[in-house]
Formats: sequence, structure tokens, C-alpha cells
Amino acid sequence: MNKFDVNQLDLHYGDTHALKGINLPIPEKKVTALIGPSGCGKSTLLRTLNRMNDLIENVTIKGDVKLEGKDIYQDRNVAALRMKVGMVFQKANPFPMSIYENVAYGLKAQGIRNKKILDETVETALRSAALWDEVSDRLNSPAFGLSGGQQQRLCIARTIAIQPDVILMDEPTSALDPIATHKIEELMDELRKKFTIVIVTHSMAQAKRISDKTAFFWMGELVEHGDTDQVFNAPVDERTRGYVNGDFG
Ligand SMILES: Nc1ncnc2c1ncn2[C@@H]1O[C@H](COP(=O)(O)OP(=O)(O)OP(=O)(O)O)[C@@H](O)[C@H]1O
Repeated sequence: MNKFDVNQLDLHYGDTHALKGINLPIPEKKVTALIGPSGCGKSTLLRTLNRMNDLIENVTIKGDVKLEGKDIYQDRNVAALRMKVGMVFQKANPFPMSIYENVAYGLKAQGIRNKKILDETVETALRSAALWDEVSDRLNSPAFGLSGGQQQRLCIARTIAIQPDVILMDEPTSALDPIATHKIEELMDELRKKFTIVIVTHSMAQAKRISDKTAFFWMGELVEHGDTDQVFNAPVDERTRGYVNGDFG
């Protein structure tokens, strides 16, 4: 079953035609990687999935993005959409507060005050983000005291805590060292059991390691998408073949 269906999606930033007639099914509880050279529209497509582009001036969008069959651009409740479709950014962006408060933030914003519920949710989210064992003895310490990789896992925990269905990740490991990257990649294997994940990555090795599906973009077009094995080992389009072979990038 598809979580999202993107149909005939065109996006302009002013005169820049950033996405051209995109059709992309995004299956449920799988990892879909968006790959392609810089400026090809990967992040733009990712941001259309939770309407983050709405925040940018001069954007026009045509076509539709269906989440479980309903066009997200027809529904005006963007806050509800973003609770269902969470996002993790390239650079970890913890709030200037404790580890605990970071994870509890979204729940408190929803008016949840019950300490038992908050404690349980914080613990579950930190466990799901494979961070609990490293921070359980210092939940009240500032989040900024964590390493970069831990901060990124904290941001993942903060996203998980509000129980989204989908997690969007925009180059989540590009600022991390190989060990921290490996931890997040390991974590993805657990996360895919519960969530639909869409990840933008510049690393083809990473896309190969962690994704079930891959979509290759080139100058605003979706050139090819399919099972990751097929896209990397038997690409149909010359441009995909050139990119995955490292001929350009
Ligand atoms: N806020 C914006 N305002 C105007 N143009 C933008 C904006 N964001 C992106 N663009 C343009 O849209 C096109 C696609 O950009 P996008 O960031 O989606 O590409 P990308 O594939 O994610 O690139 P990268 O890998 O470098 O992050 C580019 O031509 C870019 O310059």
C-alpha cells in the first residue's frame, strides 16, 4: 500500500521550475531514498510532503500529493499534517532545553501534562532512537551537551515522540562522522518497521545500504524510480546509469 501518491506535481520558485511533472508512489513502512545531483529538486520534493514549501515566498504548486488517498493541499490543517509527517533536518537542531524537555516538547504543545504519560513517552521515544542507554542518567542535562550524532538521534526521538506515520529526513547524516552515521543507519532498520521513511541523501552508498526504493532526480525531473537494487544495478535510463556509476554528480 502507498502512504503517498505524488501526481503530476509541478513546483515553481518564481520563474525557477524546480519540479517537473513528478509522479511518485511512496510505499508504506519502507525507506524511499531521493538521490540526484545538487539542485535537482530532492529537498524540494521532500518538503512538499509536509508542506514545508508553503513557508517560502513565491512558490506555486500544481498537481497533487495524496497522503492515504487525500490531497494534502486541499486540507487546510497543516499543523495536523506535520504531526503525521515529521521531519529531521540536515543539521541537528535541538531546542535550548534539557534532553527530556526536547523529547516532551511536542506532547506538551498538544496540552499533555500527565507526568506518567510524558515520562513513558520520552523513554519509549529515546529507546526507539537508540539513545536511551546513553542519556537515561542525565535526562535533565542540556541537549547541547550531547555530541553531534547524539543530538541528531535526539531530534529523531523528538519526532518519534509525537507518533507520526512518516519521517522525512533531509541528509540527516551529512554533518556526522562515520561512526555516528553508522548508528543512524542501524537505527533506520528499526524505524522502517514502524514508520514510512523518505530520505534525501548525497551518498549513493548510503542509499544502497538503507533504502528499499530509490528515486533518481535530474534537473527537476524524476528520471527513474523503483527497487533500490534495480535502480543501482540495472538502471533503465542513461542518466541514472551515469550518476550511480559516479560519472557525474
Ligand atoms: N527557497 C528557494 N527559493 C528559490 N529557489 C529555490 C529555493 N530552494 C531551492 N531552489 C531552487 O530549486 C532547485 C531545486 O533545489 P533543491 O534544494 O530542491 O535541490 P536539491 O536536489 O535538494 O539540491 P542539494 O542536493 O544541493 O540540496 C534549485 O534550482 C534551487 O536553486
